[in-house]
Amino acid sequence: MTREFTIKVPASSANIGPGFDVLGIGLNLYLTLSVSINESSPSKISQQDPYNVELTYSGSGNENVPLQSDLNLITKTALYVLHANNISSFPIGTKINVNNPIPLGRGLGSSGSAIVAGVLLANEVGGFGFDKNRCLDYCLMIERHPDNITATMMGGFVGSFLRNLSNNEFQIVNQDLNKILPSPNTPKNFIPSNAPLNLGTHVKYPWNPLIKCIAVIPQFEVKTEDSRNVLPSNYSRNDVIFNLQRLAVLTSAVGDLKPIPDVIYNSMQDSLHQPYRKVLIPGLTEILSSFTPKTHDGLLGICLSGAGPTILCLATKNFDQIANDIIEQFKSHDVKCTWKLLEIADEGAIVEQGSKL
Ligand SMILES: Nc1ncnc2c1ncn2[C@@H]1O[C@H](COP(=O)(O)OP(=O)(O)OP(=O)(O)O)[C@@H](O)[C@H]1O
Ligand SMILES: N[C@@H](CCO)C(=O)O
Repeated sequence: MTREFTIKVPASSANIGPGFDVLGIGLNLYLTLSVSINESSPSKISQQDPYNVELTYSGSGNENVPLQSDLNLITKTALYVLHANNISSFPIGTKINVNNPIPLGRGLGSSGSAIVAGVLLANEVGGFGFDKNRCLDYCLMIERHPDNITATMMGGFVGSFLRNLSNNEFQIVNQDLNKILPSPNTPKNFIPSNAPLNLGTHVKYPWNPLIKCIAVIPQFEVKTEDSRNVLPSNYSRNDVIFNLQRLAVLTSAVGDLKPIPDVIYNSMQDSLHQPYRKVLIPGLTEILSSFTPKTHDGLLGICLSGAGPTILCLATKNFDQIANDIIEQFKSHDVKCTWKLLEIADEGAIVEQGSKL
């Protein structure tokens, strides 16, 4: 008998200006895993894989994404959850077809979506029955800021934080990822630390569905790690207050029945990450400051999406004009872009039993 299920996981945009490592929105661009398990007639490829998986992949970065289960982020994540719960491998004859339209390393949460998909995959094959909050604990063991993964898992517009950890929990959560995620050198009887309970807390804020998201996506990658390395380790009181004030207003302003462009635009300003990231993204400061509700009717706000380099605009109309003008501005810095009009994904990640049509 063949067991089949599908996992559908949205992309996300983190920060939304002032909410550095705090705010995220789920976006309707879906990483999809079509999984089938047939223990009685395993394919040759799954028999050769160290953990019984035949992995196929289409979509963004397909020439570089590894297909061996202890090298690929989705299956490595799933193996971590299986190993932490005393299951040493995927079932014999596991086939996973991944379709991924989320561009890699562009600030649309591709790694967060891969991690969420991996945890949900393990939850299904291991039959653990974890709820989404418990699944988030495992995600947080791998991606240690909660903004992308919470938005991806839960959907909607979310604010989140990690709870205070005891010393022991801190050591567990912050250990080297190589001690958690398997690699080709990992001994087969290895059992990594389990995730502490209730690591994250989140709320969903209201979002006016008239507000759409324009993602202008430069054709170059910025690795999140590199984009975090350019940030200072300390901030002035003024800069922190600047962001907190705007964050408080923004979380309510985008849910208003009649969004007020100036309020949203001004509350999407940031002084904690965007100013420092301009060294990695040609034209960033100029673009963020020259697109306003006055220059572009329908524009509500503009920010760097996640760690960049994608620019995220919130808007109610005039989408083509806004996107094309940003693309033109990037062009003057020799940066080519594509763009997508996206909507908020309210539902978050889902698992559907039965084969994908
Ligand atoms: N579907 C996937 N399958 C395998 N690996 C993936 C997948 N999606 C992302 N990755 C891995 O994650 C890396 C990108 O992660 P990174 O955190 O740098 O960017 P991002 O998640 O796209 O952006 P941000 O966190 O700013 O929104 C890729 O280079 C790849 O190694
Ligand atoms: N909050 C994170 C999101 C990217 O993963 C950052 O801006 O670095």
